[in-house]
Amino acid sequence: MALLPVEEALARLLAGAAPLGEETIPLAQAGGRVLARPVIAHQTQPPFDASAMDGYAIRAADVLSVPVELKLIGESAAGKRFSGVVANGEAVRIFTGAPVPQGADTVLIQENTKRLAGDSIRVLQTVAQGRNIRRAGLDFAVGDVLLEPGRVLDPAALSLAAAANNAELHVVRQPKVAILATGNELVAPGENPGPDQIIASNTSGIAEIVRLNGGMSLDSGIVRDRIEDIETAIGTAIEMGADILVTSGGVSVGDHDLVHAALTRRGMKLDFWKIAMRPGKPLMSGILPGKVRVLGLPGNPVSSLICAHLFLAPLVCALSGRHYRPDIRAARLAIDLPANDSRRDHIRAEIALAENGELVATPLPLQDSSMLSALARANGLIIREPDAQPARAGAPCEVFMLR
Ligand SMILES: Nc1nc2c(c(=O)[nH]1)N[C@H]1C(S)=C(S)[C@@H](COP(=O)(O)OP(=O)(O)OC[C@H]3O[C@@H](n4cnc5c(N)ncnc54)[C@H](O)[C@@H]3O)O[C@H]1N2
Ligand code: MOO
Repeated sequence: MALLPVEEALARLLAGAAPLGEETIPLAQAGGRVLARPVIAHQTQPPFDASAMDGYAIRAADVLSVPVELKLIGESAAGKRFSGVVANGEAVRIFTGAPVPQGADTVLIQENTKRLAGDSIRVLQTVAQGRNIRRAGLDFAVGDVLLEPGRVLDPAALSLAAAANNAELHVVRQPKVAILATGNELVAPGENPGPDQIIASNTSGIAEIVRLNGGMSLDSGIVRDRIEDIETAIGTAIEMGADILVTSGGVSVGDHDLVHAALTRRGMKLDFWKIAMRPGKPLMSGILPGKVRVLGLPGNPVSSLICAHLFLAPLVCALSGRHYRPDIRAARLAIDLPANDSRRDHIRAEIALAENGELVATPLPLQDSSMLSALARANGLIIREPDAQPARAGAPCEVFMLR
C-alpha cells in the first residue's frame, strides 16, 4: 500500500485544529501567550505634555536673541509638577518625564544654559518653539486599540499592555500536551539503567518543542509495554485535561508495539498510521473521545523529534492561536546525493554561510535515526522529496532550519 505523503498527513492533522477557548490571566503570566481579544488603552500616554529632556521650561519668544537671562521660579519633576504659570522672562527647572508647566511652550536643554548666582539662568542658544516636549497622547490615547487578537505577547507587547494599564489580559487557552513514553527498556534520566535498559530521552526534547510553540507539556511518565498499563496511562492523560496526547515508541510492527491497540481500546478513531517520511515512517494520528488529539511518535529518538518538529509544532501552534512559520531556506548541496526512494527524506546537515552569501548544506556522515548526537550537531534538515533524482554538489536544495 502506498504510504501517505507528508503534506497530506499534515493537512489531515491540522484539519479543524483551531485556537482553543479564551481565559483571563494576570499580565505577569502572559509572556508568550496569544491575545484572544484586543488590548485597549485605559490610559493616555503621556497623560500630559511632558519634557523629553533635563533643562528649563521656557517661552521660546523670550530667547529669540541670546545671551539672555531668565528668572527661575520653580521646579517640575517627574511625579511632582510645578503648579504655577511661566510668564515672560521666567523659567522653570524641569526634568525628563516631568509635566511642562502652564505658560511654557518649549524645553531648553541644560547644556545650552548657565546657572547664575541667585535664582536665574543665562540662555546661551536660541531654541525652536515646542522643542523637547512630548505632547499628551503622543504614544496612545484612551480607547485606542493597541494590540490585535492573535498577537503573541512578546516583550514590547507586554510593556505596551502594561503602559495602557491592562493588569489582566484575555488570551487563548494554552494547549496541554501530555507526553507518554512507552517501552520496557526505558528509565528516566538520573536513574540507574539495568543491563538491558536505556535512558528515556524523547520526552525532554518533545516537551521543549511544545513550549517553543506555545503549549504546556505534562509529563505522563514512562509506561511498560503492557496494553493495560498503556490504557491506564492514556486515561490519566485524558483526566489531566490533555488537548493533545503524544506517545513515543511502540507504533511499529513488533510484538511489543501496543500503542495502537491500547488507543483503540480507549476509543481512538484512527486518522492515519505510517507515512512516506524518513525518519518517522510509523507516525500515527487519531482522535480520542473528548476531542483529545493523538500523535503517536516513533520511538527512535531522531524520528521522534523530527516528527515533533514537523507535525506537533504546527498542531500546538494551531491550538494556541500562533502562526506556524517554519524556517525553510534555499541552500546548495555540498556533496552529491543519490536518488531518493518513495519517502520524503530529512537529512541531518550542517548549514553554513558561504563567502558568496549562499547557504551550503553538508549532510552528516551518519544518518541513523537513533543518533541524537548527529541531530544535536545538525542545524538543519535537507528536505529530499520522494523519488528525487540524483543531485550533484552545488545543486539547489531546501533546508528546514532547526536552530
Ligand atoms: N519490521 C519492521 N520494523 C521496524 C519498522 C518497520 O517498518 N518494519 N519501522 C522502523 C522504524 S522506521 C522505526 S522509527 C521504529 C519505530 O518503532 P516504534 O515506534 O515501535 O519504537 P520502539 O520499537 O518502541 O523503539 C524504537 C527505538 O527507540 C528507542 N526508544 C523508544 N522510546 C524511547 C524514548 N522515550 N527515549 C529514547 N529512546 C527510545 C527504543 O529503545 C528503540 O531502540 O521501528 C522500526 N522497526
Ligand atoms: O523512519 Mo524510522 O522513523 O527509521 O527511524
